[in-house]
Amino acid sequence: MSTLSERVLGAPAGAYVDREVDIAFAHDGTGVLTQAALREMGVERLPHPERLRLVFDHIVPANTGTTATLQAELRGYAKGSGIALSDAGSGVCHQVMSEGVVRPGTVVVGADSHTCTLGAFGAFATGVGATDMAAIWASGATWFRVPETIAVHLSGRLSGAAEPKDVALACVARLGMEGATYRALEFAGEGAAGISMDGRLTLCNMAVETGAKTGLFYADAVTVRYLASYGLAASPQAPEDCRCERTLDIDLADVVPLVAVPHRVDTVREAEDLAGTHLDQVFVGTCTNGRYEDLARFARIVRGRKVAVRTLVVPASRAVLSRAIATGVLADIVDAGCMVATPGCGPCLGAHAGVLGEGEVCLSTANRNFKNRMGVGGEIYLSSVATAAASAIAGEIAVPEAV
Ligand SMILES: CC(C)[C@H](C(=O)O)[C@@H](O)C(=O)O
Ligand code: SF4
Repeated sequence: MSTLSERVLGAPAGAYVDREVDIAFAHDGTGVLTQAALREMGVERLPHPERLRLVFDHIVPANTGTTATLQAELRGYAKGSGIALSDAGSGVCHQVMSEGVVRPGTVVVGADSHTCTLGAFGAFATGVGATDMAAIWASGATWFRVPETIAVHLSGRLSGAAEPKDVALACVARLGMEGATYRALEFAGEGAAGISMDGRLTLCNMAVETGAKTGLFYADAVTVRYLASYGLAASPQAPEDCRCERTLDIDLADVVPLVAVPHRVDTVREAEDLAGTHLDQVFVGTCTNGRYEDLARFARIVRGRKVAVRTLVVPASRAVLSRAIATGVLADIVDAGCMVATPGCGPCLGAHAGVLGEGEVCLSTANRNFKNRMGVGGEIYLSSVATAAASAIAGEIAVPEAV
């Protein structure tokens, strides 16, 4: 009887373990800091460059000369030390890592808080700071305190217009933003089987918004099929009766379109209660909801219509963008009057491309709506893709129709 975290880390909850890491990645933001820390530590040679990755995603293409210079230096560092680099335009690091890199049962660290996304594969995946990342790059290993687990028991099936993002928002609302601090959220139950890989990535992505170290799904037939599409073999992980601290029951059939209102992710209301709220911008993308399924769902709703508010769509990766081009999804999005930008984080962090002005209101499919995040004085509401699409068409927050 063990939790999935205990199984992957090989020790009971509460224990401290030293573990080799299978994958350790950073992005253009934290990579610069990791590189600086390594320089300060006097580390010249990295023992396991084959385990390391750099993904340029936060400010791509570079927005200023300073950013461009820092990125050029980091690019040179990657080349010189043998680290694989996914350069600007490849996509958000978590999405890139989900496209045939991360496998079940592995230990994954990323210098970004949303590394928990990759627990969707049944890996132990968590975010670390840039200085910790430098130590990991220098040694190939790190220590963990094995987290206690909160089980999120999913039953039933999603219905109406509800989608995995609404489940994630329901989960954050129920647990609160500090409710699962240093815990792992283990998503299981018969309802889990009906959630696609893209949906699982969305759910695990938002685990950190409850304070959790990570979110995990057991690898099953869905995981095996998904990884096979990247030529990777994987075996299912049989769920055990987990020794969990507590269980949160969610009947998927009860989930309705939800919206997190400014400026906390756990202040969640039904979309219906917010219908008519003024919007200046709609943003669809990020490591939460910029995957192919998301773009396809958005396109289905806006096809043949015109958006009534400035709407920005940012595919989470180049692979997502290519597929959206090949299937006509992108044409539907462009024809509806949306802007499309380079795969990456887009305006999620308020650094470039879609920053909000003072008092402007954005409905976003991202994971955080903290004050000033997308621009000083801007307000962020968080929703599913379907709610974002219905709202883009209406020009104000609107409830999506059942699909
Ligand atoms: C810039 C980066 C360190 C940060 C994170 O770790 O999450 C960012 O990706 C975010 O979403 O706020
Ligand atoms: S898309 Fe947003 S939440 Fe995700 S890694 Fe980038 S900035 Fe962070």
